[in-house]
This record gives sequence, structure tokens and C-alpha cells, in this order.
Amino acid sequence: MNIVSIADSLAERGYLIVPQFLSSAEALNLYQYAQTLHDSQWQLAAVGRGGQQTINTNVRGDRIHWLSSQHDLEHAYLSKMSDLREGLNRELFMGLFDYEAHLAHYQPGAYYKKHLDAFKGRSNRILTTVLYLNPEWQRSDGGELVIYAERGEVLEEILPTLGTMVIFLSDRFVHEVKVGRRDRYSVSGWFRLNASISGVIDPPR
Ligand SMILES: O=C(O)CCC(=O)C(=O)O
Ligand SMILES: [Fe+2]
Repeated sequence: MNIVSIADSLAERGYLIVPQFLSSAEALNLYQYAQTLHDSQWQLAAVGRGGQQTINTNVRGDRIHWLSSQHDLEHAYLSKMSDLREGLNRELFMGLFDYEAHLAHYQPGAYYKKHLDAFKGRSNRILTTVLYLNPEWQRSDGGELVIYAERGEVLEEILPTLGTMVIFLSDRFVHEVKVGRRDRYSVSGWFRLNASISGVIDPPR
């Protein structure tokens, strides 16, 4: 999918789903890489902001691994998303300043309850991206991403299938990850504004 149609969908609806954002080969590489990470390279995901960050496995039970440019494969993904950032700035004048992302691993039984990724005017996270890495995911495996509309009605139920990307406005769509029956891998990321310009600061990780 090209940058113009991505930008168009975002401007029109505030979210979109791109089924083959990465080729199967590219997505499989990330999937296999995720499995090579040692326990010590994963951390329990936190909820809340800034000084209020806590671990609450009743809210979310995934483990995460922040991407950095030190590692080639992580760098390749970050760099692809940086191209997307520049494209969105060009098409939509979004003024997106940077991008942060982590791998996430939901073990069977794990979930992430309904939440927003950003609160209006109180966060520099603007756009959420989630890339899925799971070959042959079936509906019976659970683990859907459910996106809700303003009045609480279900807008989308997305299977976390290899290569699929979801992009949405971080402060607009309540969403949740349903309980899954298989190990579920993904890369969550956020395009952000420059905190010193927007006057709001998201948690240092
Ligand atoms: O993995 C997903 O489908 C969504 C994850 C999510 O909501 C998040 O990381 O904030
Ligand atoms: Fe989220």
C-alpha cells in the first residue's frame, strides 16, 4: 500500500488496516528474531504514565522488548517506519517528530484490557502502529485486537496475522487485546510530537 492511500484513510477515518504491510519473508524474520531473545531481554509491560507507571498484569500481561538502532533487524524496521513518518508529514503536515516501538509477546492466556494509548493534550503519542508477526493465526486462536468507535460499538476485530499492520490515532480509539490461546507476537509503536514543542512529556522508558 502506498503512502498516499495510507494518508487518505487516516485523514478520512482516523485508522486503517494494511494486510501485507511487510512481506511474509520480512515479517517472518522479525518473528523468528523475537523467539531468539532471551528472558532477560524481555520486560513486563507497565501501565500508566511518567512516575505513575506500574506493573499490573490484571490490565496487561504482555512482555516487551524496546527496539533500538543497535541491532540490524530492529534498525531496519525503525528505518522503514521513519520513512513512513516522513511520508505522513509530507502528505498530512502531521509534524511527527520521532517513533518508538517495542516487540510484544503475549503468552497463552494473556490480554490487554480496553484502553487509550494517549489522552488528549496530555501525551505526545499521536499515531499508534501495530504490526503482527504470527503465521497462520486462526479465529479460534483468539487474541484479536478489538477497536471501538466513540459510542462503544465494535469497529473492527483484527486477527494478529503475519505481516498485517494497524495504524490509528492514539487518543481517539479505545482498543483491547482479547485473550489468546497461542503465543502472540507483535510490534507496537508510536509516532510522537516533539515533547519540548508540545509541552507534554510521555514516560521515559
Ligand atoms: O497488540 C495489539 O493488538 C495492541 C497492543 C496495544 O494496544 C498496545 O501495545 O498499546
Ligand atoms: Fe494500545
